[in-house]
Amino acid sequence: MKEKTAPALKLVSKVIKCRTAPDPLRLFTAGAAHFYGSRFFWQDADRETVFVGFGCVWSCTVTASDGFAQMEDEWRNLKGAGEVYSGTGETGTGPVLFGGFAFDGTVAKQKWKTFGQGIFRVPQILFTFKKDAVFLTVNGCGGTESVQEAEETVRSLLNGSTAFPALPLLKAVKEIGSDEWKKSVATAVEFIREGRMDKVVLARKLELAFDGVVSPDAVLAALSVQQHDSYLFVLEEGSESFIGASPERLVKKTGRHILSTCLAGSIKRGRNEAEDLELGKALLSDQKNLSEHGFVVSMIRQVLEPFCNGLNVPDEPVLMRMRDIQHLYTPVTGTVKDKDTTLFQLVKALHPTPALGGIPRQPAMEAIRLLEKMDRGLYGAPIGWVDYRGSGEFCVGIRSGLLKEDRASLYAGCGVVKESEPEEEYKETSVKFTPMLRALGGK
Ligand SMILES: C=C(O[C@@H]1C=C(C(=O)O)C=C[C@H]1O)C(=O)O
Ligand SMILES: [Mg+2]
Repeated sequence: MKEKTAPALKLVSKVIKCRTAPDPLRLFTAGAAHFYGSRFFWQDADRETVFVGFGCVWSCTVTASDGFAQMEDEWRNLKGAGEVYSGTGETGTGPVLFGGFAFDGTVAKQKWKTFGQGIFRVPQILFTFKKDAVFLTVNGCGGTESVQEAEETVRSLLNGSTAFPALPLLKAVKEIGSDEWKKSVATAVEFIREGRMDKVVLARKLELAFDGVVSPDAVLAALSVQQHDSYLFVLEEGSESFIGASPERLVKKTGRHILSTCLAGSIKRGRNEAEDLELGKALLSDQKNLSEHGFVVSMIRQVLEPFCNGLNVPDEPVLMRMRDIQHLYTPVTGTVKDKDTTLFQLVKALHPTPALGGIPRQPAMEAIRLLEKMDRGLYGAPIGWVDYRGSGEFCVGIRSGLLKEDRASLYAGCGVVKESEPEEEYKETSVKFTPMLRALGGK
């Protein structure tokens, strides 16, 4: 962890409104020539903000036991030393911090060592796509000259090659310990019946092998076509990328206004409209799924209530229909009482919700460590951004995977409650693998 004294860095940031709007996906690919290994991509489910970020003028690897507080401090220090000398005031422009926390900051990292307990960076170049305008931010840590240099890079980048690298052939999909996983679900049900917890989310993993390097570009392009209404994210770090298409918001903050999402309870999509409606109707009245969902709603309400005035939590969930799956969904809105409440404070309080951890939180986390026998890394963790004024958004990094050269590891989990049946939970996780599997050529 860096010293808490003011950094010697002086962050300068220049923002301009672009005259033309490049295509975000092509831009991401064009950036590989200069910035392969340090790109990021973000698109929120409502497409209000799309980011393509390149390079890094400042980065932070989460190392403290309280990674949220560490990021809060480091970001405050950096902003304190910075100056935005040409801004438009638009949310998501100027210095923006992008990254993610590990799901469980107490687990030693092996497979996920590149991402550690989390990584965040301020890019050198950031394109921000809003509904009706595109902005370019150029950041520098060495005064105005560093900004001018970066502007040169942008010019060559906009003229660069934009051909998506082809997806290599998927050679093998290996399931990791599926029988053992089903036994773990049965054990978790016993734990719940013994009264140790009410709900715990157990995840499993697929290992994929390809006949060449899997670039995030090809996968992102596929996800963007296949998974509408999802958060799309790529966090590239050297030759590894964490990528996904998540339906789940953790929390969004715009000024004092906050939005959160309770998402839990699942059923597959139907093969035709009638079957689809039937399945959706069944989900809305299924006690097991309503209880999975209810635990998330009551926890999010309890966590956000002390922070907010006028927290609005609807009494009944509605359906959220994604391409491969339908979920129970309760949107939550509110206004923070204290203008100094930060997005990192909200993320810290919320993560993990019982949609990914369980309830009560501590025994559920212990059960996950005991039963899962894998490191979730950034899977299921808060992934997102915050701008220098404090607005930003974090999604929950599900329907996701880690790409590493010619391999990919995919993750999917499910909420285990007292009524859970291992075989049904296994099938539910299989459905949740579908978005990433399809994008990787496996469906
Ligand atoms: C854990 C995942 O999804 C979560 C679990 C759900 C469930 O069990 O019904 C539904 C949505 C998510 O909150 C995942 O996709 O990996
Ligand atoms: Mg479920």
